[in-house]
Amino acid sequence: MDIPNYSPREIVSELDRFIIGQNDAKRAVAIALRNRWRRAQLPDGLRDEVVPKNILMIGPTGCGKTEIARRLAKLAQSPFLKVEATKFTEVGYVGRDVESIVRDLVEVSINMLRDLKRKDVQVKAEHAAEARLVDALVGEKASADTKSKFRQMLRNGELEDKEIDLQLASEAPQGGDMSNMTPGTVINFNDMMKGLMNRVPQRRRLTVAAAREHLAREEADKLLDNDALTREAIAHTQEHGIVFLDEIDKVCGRSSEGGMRGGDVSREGVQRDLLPLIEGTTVSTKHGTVKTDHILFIASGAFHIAKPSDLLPELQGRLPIRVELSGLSRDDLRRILQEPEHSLLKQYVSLLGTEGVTLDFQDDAVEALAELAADINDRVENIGARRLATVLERLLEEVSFTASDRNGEKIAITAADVRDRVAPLANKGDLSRFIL
Ligand SMILES: Nc1ncnc2c1ncn2[C@@H]1O[C@H](COP(=O)(O)OP(=O)(O)OP(=O)(O)O)[C@@H](O)[C@H]1O
Repeated sequence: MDIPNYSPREIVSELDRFIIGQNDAKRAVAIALRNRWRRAQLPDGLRDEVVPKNILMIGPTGCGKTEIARRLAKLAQSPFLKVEATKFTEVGYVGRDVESIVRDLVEVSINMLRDLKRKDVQVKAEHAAEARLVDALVGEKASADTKSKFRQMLRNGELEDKEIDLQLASEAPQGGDMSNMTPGTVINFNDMMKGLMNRVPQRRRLTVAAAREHLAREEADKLLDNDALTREAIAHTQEHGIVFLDEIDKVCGRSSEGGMRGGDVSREGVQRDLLPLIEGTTVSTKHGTVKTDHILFIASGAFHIAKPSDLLPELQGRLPIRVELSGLSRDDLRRILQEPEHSLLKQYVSLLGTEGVTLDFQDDAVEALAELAADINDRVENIGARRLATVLERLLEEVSFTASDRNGEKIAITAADVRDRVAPLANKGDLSRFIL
């Protein structure tokens, strides 16, 4: 798999397309990514010695921490997984230990590679899918003449809505992974059944249009060398995987609170479990073993109460790069509405554009929206840029509902609309908690 080798400066400028501000965090992840490329250039012996400098992101909720990590992963074509550290403190997660992080990351990597490789065999697969569609329409024993006639009709798109019966092979098995079973493991019966059922071929009735997609995917998978794909996916996970560990501050807390609390795994226990993964260990998965030494971990938390120094010392040492992200100001919120490549405002304009409605957000409306969002964040709870989504949804509820009947209209959204439709709600204390 070809991995792009951007310079740190280029990485930051790519991230700038989607994320407003937070320059320190952007620089830190850019360096981390470039270091992977640098490491790959080193001779064998030295290459093994260089461990990733994992990152600790400190900043309030909704200010772009996950978004930066996710965009970085996309840019680097890295398998990416976000997990909340707190989920390992919950009752019921006894069997799904922290090593499941690595197992899940491998699945992400396999799916990523499979999607990519399917494209290589697409033409062949579409051809085979077409042959199966013809067989499903006229029967395998039909004459070559009949088959050719139907093939032509298929290509002309004349049969798209016709329903056919098909025997579809199993989908890639999901769930039911028992490679992590240890004595005392709690088996999730539903997961197991789902895993088994997915392997059984199923007879289904589908339209030609839907069946074509299924069949092409199935035929592509037949053409892929699954063993090679799995090996490559594991190597890719080991060298390029990125794990985003959210809420790490919530598992701070030393042994004074240790032990099992009402069946919960102690918070320090979770840190101890995470440590080997971050330090480098070998995890067995149903696809083979995975070494975690060079997986990049980005831990993150608000650290309102706990401090990074409350983490286990060994864990602190493994998260040497610290970056602080700032809370979002009113002006940041305004820019987030307008500037990123797929900003919320652009999304709404495009969505309503499909109805033939031209939405025109006036500058004063954008200012008013940002001001209102910042105000609610101050007064109710600071949820960062996430506030923009709820406020906007409320503002555009009426337009969204009626847009289908307003083809051809141009609708201007003004500061007065923000004042009339959303601001009154924001002023009603309790109501704003539920609605905005
Ligand atoms: N600085 C920013 N620029 C652009 N969009 C942002 C920014 N901050 C947040 N957002 C948007 O807000 C949403 C939430 O952000 P994100 O998921 O990154 O939060 P977070 O900081 O990781 O918070 P948490 O720790 O609670 O998960 C995303 O849709 C993201 O695109």
